Amino acid sequence: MVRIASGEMKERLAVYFIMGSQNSERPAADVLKEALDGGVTLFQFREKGPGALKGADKEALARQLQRLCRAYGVPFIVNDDVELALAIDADGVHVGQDDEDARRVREKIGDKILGVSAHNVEEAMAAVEAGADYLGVGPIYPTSSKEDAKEAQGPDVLRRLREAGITIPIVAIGGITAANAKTVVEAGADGVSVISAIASAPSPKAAAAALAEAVRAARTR
Ligand SMILES: C=C1C=NC(C(F)(F)F)=NC1=N
Repeated sequence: MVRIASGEMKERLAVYFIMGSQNSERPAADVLKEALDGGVTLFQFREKGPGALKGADKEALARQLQRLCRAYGVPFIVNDDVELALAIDADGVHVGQDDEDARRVREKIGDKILGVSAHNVEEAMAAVEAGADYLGVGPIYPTSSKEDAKEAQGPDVLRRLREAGITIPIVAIGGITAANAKTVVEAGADGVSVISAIASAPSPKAAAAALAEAVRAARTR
């Protein structure tokens, strides 16, 4: 296996759905299936917050969602839990600034996809140095999906990274919807990542399709 090419990574970041059991009243598998039918291009299993599953229950749900993604040819990324990612042979991991050091994670996961959260140029450059394949940058807008989210930074943080010469694939995160997706792509993101815009939508399938269309339209500028 080799590291994912930058071009393919950018394509995969177009509509990056993130969820765990705590993000919907509905079974996660039902929501994910709708999201996959709607055209999400990458999935992250993020099992966090009060009531989050642990141990065998968490692994069982991860495997169930991984099987769904495999059926649709969509890579399956695990948030934070590197051991779980290795145990189920996930396609990659995403780590935050407070999680395990990205360099050590890269050593553990080999050529799997490594995503790192970054909030500014300094963190972005360090993540590139550590071997990240993409950056998650945000929160761009106020978010309801993360209890301890930092201050919303607006799309300008994306412009600042690109003006600093950061060329690594970047996905924007934080309060993103089909209405503001175009703005963040024009500011320099290769794609958008969402939790509630899809997981809390009346139709996750329609929400995913609307996001895919918004990103596609923004890219053709
Ligand atoms: C805190 C996070 C920030 N960014 C991302 C991603 F969108 F995947 F890059 N995922 C997270 N869990």
